[in-house]
Amino acid sequence: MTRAISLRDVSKVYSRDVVAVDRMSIDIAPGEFVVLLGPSGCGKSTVLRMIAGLEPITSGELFLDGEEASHLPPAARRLAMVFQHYALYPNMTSRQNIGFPLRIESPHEDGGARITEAARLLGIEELLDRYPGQLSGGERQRVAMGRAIVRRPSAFLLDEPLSNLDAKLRNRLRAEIATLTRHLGVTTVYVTHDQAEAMSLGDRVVVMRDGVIQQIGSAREVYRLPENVFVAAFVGTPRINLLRATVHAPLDSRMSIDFGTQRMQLPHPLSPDHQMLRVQMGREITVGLRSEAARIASPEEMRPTEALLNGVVQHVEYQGHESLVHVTTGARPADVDGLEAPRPAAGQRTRRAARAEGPGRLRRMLARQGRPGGPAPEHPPPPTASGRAGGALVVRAGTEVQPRIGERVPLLLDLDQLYVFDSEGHRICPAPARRPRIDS
Ligand SMILES: Nc1ncnc2c1ncn2[C@@H]1O[C@H](COP(=O)(O)OP(=O)(O)OP(=O)(O)O)[C@@H](O)[C@H]1O
Repeated sequence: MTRAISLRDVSKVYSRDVVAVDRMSIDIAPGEFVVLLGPSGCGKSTVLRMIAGLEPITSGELFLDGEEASHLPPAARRLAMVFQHYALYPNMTSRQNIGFPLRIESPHEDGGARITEAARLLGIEELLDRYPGQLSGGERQRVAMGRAIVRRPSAFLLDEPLSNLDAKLRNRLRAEIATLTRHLGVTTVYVTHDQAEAMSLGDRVVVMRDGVIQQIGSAREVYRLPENVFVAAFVGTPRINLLRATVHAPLDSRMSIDFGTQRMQLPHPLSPDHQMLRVQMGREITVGLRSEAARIASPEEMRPTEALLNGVVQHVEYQGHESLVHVTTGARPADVDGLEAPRPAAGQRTRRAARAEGPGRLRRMLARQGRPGGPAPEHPPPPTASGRAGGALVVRAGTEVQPRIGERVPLLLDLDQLYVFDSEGHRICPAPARRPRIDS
């Protein structure tokens, strides 16, 4: 039997007024796979532990299959939790480890058939007589999953189960977990701070920040229609380009978005979304543009839904099937509070290295490079910790485009894929009320 899990205004306050989860509400349908995604410390594990009954709820209610369950002890909830640190008993074989919960539940029953069934589902039948010390990390995590499956739980609660594994194994096990939980039809809540993992796994993704839900939606929805600048920045690789700008809307000429050093004219007649931007005149906005929404091409090739910016190639990341071209435009980058340290691009520096350098230095560097008032810089600055210099747009380019570092290039921006966020970070374009249809 699989179950529905509902949280109503659930909060968790730890000692010394640490609000780990702030009035969280969500309904998870039976058999659904939901991923809790957010930066370290945003409260994901706390939510999972409250569902499991390992952590008391400070206020609000938890329902399992519509029944208030906040008071139930963990065992009575029939939920199986799998942690990042798969705590297998070192002196027990895989068979004994998997069978352990059965021995606790019914000491006199022979759980052999159920152990074999769990091992078969996980493809670890040959490993049943080995000890944890004789298994690889991935195999140990499979045994840990076996221990969760064998109890035939009504839901799985998985807390970063793959984060100890190397990238290749993680990808493989990720696909296996998705297939397995679907096959078993069991409700699954999966915690991760890895946005790529979240996007590839869940029916729905719950993006959290500082204990508060930012958005709930399918992977496609949170990518295509982020409700705020935090979700836009947290979801997607490479990270969305975010630039500070203002709206320039004179009565006698065309509306444009002013990046300080360059203005981008909006096509006439204005789309309904762009008409809404007039209200923002005089206020700072944040423009968001994913790397696939801009292309390096001659202005003669410009389509009616495109607008032009000029830039200078500062860095090229060769990816084989495409390149990520970093183009400085002189625009100022927008900071987003609460994101983790910048995610390093492939082959670039680690979070630890970025932290060692300190946020102050990075910010000052970004501020210097984004100084308004001058043309696009002639001599491109070096890439920063986030893999891009201040204000540099990261643009995908096919193998036919081979830009040289220092080259001036025209950028054609697809206005249908342009996001605008107000000074509070809420998305105003595309307007929330006029959501484009999302094909599944
Ligand atoms: N037992 C505790 N006592 C006090 N504060 C706690 C306790 N457990 C967690 N916290 C705090 O609550 C907040 C949320 O922690 P939680 O572990 O739920 O976050 P998370 O999103 O799962 O982080 P991570 O991805 O790093 O595991 C953090 O600020 C954390 O320091």
